[in-house]
Amino acid sequence: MIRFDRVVKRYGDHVVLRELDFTVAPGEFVTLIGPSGSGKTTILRLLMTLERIDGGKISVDGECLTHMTRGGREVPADEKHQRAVRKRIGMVFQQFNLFPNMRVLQNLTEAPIRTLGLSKEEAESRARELLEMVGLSDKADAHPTQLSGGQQQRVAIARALAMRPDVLLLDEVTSALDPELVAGVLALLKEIASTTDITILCVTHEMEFARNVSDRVLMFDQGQIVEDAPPAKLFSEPEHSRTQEFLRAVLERA
Ligand SMILES: Nc1ncnc2c1ncn2[C@@H]1O[C@H](COP(=O)(O)OP(=O)(O)OP(=O)(O)O)[C@@H](O)[C@H]1O
Repeated sequence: MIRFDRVVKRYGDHVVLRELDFTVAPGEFVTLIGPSGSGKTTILRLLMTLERIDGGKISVDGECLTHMTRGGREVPADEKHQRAVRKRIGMVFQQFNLFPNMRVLQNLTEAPIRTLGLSKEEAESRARELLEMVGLSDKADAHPTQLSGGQQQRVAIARALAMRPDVLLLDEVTSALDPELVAGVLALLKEIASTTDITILCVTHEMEFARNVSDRVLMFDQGQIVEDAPPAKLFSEPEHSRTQEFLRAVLERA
């Protein structure tokens, strides 16, 4: 479960998010769509604590990510508190971000050993299961540079799952892939969405994917949600003029 409660984010005078409220229920798959610069990636970066908020609160599974209690008072969360809550969250990036000098298996075991305290055997056994799930059992000993972009992205997805996250963030995960590799990665994400109870928040420009997989789609414009609806409704009968314009522009580009 993710909860944004009147969240404000500014860069200088530029207000990127204005008192933004939304929740993602446990196990729900929610997709964020909207024009470039509307604040979608900022939302994911706030959840990863890569940025600090300027107002409001964010919580994950009932634990406040942005604040903590000290001496009976609520104060901004420190690094340690943020790290503890952030442990529940995994993220897959556009550019894979694998460790280039580690083999595939080690990419999947490093963080579980270091931050979850798993033994090497436990971490490797889990990593091999995940590699099988993403169809890359035979690549455990390869280096990331020996893999295609699609394979690297599947490793990155497996690496995020190796941390057993409650929440998974997907940031335009197919944008850097050659077109012929996109379908395989999207099929994998669809499988994860239907076979696990992970809460997923996804930013994508793949409208067909958003329509097929999401439970809900949030249309963003200028840091605010202008429409929040199930995909069948939002894509077929968008109510807001900004959603209608955005979808028309996307269709024209396709
Ligand atoms: N580090 C930064 N410093 C200043 N402005 C920033 C910074 N990061 C983002 N912004 C601005 O915040 C706004 C929202 O950016 P964000 O990346 O969240 O948009 P987005 O909806 O994800 O766009 P896209 O679809 O192009 O990825 C943009 O106007 C952007 O220029």
